[in-house]
Amino acid sequence: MSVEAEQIVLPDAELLLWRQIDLHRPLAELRQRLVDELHWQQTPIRIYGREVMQPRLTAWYGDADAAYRYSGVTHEPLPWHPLLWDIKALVEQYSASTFNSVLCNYYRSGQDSMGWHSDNEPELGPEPVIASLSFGAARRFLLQHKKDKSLQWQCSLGEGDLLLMRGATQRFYRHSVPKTAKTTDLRINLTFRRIIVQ
Ligand SMILES: O=C(O)CCC(=O)C(=O)O
Ligand SMILES: [Fe+2]
Repeated sequence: MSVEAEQIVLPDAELLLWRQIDLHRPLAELRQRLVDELHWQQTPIRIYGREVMQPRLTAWYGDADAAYRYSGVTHEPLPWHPLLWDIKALVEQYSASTFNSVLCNYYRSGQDSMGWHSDNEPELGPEPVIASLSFGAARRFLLQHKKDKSLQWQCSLGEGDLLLMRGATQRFYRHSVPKTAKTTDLRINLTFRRIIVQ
């Protein structure tokens, strides 16, 4: 916990980035366990009324009352996996925030991706705090302002990197993880969130 966060200076956004955080175990071992032990599925989402498969695998874990609507589908969280519970506790220390759910993404290769979106569902409240932790292949993460498209930021997220998005970031910006021909290796990303329970 001694590493300093890099503060990304961007209008209408609040972003903090820690490189290679200390998770108390070798990152490669954690990555392998996440691959082997989480309940990965390829689920369809609804885009303009049509069902399409997501270009990655996902798994959703959290407190029993933290249900979540996302791209037209309600996700009932699986009960916390002990490994995710332990990682959550460490991520909470870095972020100085608490989370009650995590969306896990499994990019099987550079051909899997995440399209442009904001994590701005009503369940996340007006200023969502999202802590994104990466494992495996480094991938490019892009951020673009919704109104002024010239406001952009990008970084490479590698194994052990933790990106915290908070404040007005989701209101004003979209983000994505584009496909790439540069890697065929897998990547896991965990996005810890707080669902506001009614
Ligand atoms: O994989 C990433 O780095 C981003 C994941 C993401 O944006 C999300 O789960 O909402
Ligand atoms: Fe996101």
